[in-house]
Amino acid sequence: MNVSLAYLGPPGTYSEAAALSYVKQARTRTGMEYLLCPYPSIAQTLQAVAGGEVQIAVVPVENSIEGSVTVTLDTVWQLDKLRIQEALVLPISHALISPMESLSQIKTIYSHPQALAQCQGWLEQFLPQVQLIPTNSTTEAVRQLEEDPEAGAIASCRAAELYEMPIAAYPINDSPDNCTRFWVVSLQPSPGGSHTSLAFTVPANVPGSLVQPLQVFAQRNINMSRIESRPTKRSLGDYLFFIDLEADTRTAIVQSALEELKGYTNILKIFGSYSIVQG
Ligand SMILES: O=C(O)C(=O)Cc1ccccc1
Repeated sequence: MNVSLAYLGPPGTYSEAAALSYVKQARTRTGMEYLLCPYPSIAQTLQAVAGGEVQIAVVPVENSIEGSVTVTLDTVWQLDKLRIQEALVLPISHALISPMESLSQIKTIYSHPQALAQCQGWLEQFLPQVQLIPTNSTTEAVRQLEEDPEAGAIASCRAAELYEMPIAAYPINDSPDNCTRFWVVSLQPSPGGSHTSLAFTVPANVPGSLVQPLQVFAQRNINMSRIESRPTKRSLGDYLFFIDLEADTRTAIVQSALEELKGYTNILKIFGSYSIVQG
């Protein structure tokens, strides 16, 4: 049987690299074959799973330099029914790809906003005058070079190879340990594992409204590995909170924490417990 898997395409993106890494280990584990399906945006990639077009999606969720991929958090919250099957951490090394002979001829740089941000320092140092243009994915940026040859794209070496474009500089990311965490999501219940992701809104903007939910975990000695606030988009100053716990929802202690948490939160969504795999 074939399992269809959505990712932010076209082929050559870091999301494709994450998807390929997931497929490699999943194939051995499940004995199934996987069909990779590129989508033009992260939101559409996630919607494809929610709508039943594909069974699995692999999406970036956090980068070690730039932080959260907010569209992923917002869409997972909004779609409600996606469950995390696994987190995959991938090292990311960016290349500057351009048909220009020298850096000084490059007028414009295209890339995904995450990639532009991860190379901010390098760009300021070596190309302070260029115009930066965001694209839907790093591969889309490479494709722009066909129409705009006086430009450069920030993307993977694999993208340069696939689209037969020369690499002008590599690596150009500001930190050599640049990593991105991806989530593998589907409509299946999550398998359980070392980490749990959830999000909630608090009932009112009053003193202590966030302290109480956090104390639920602290009192049980459950470590939080991440907290992120996002606007609810309803009114200014109204937030949802995304939390990662170093614990499994299947344990009695997390079950009791979640029961108590319900009393301090308005909307509470549990995205699942899963393991973190180094890709
Ligand atoms: O555009 C891509 O290649 C993506 O998959 C998004 C992204 C961009 C930069 C780092 C990690 C993921």
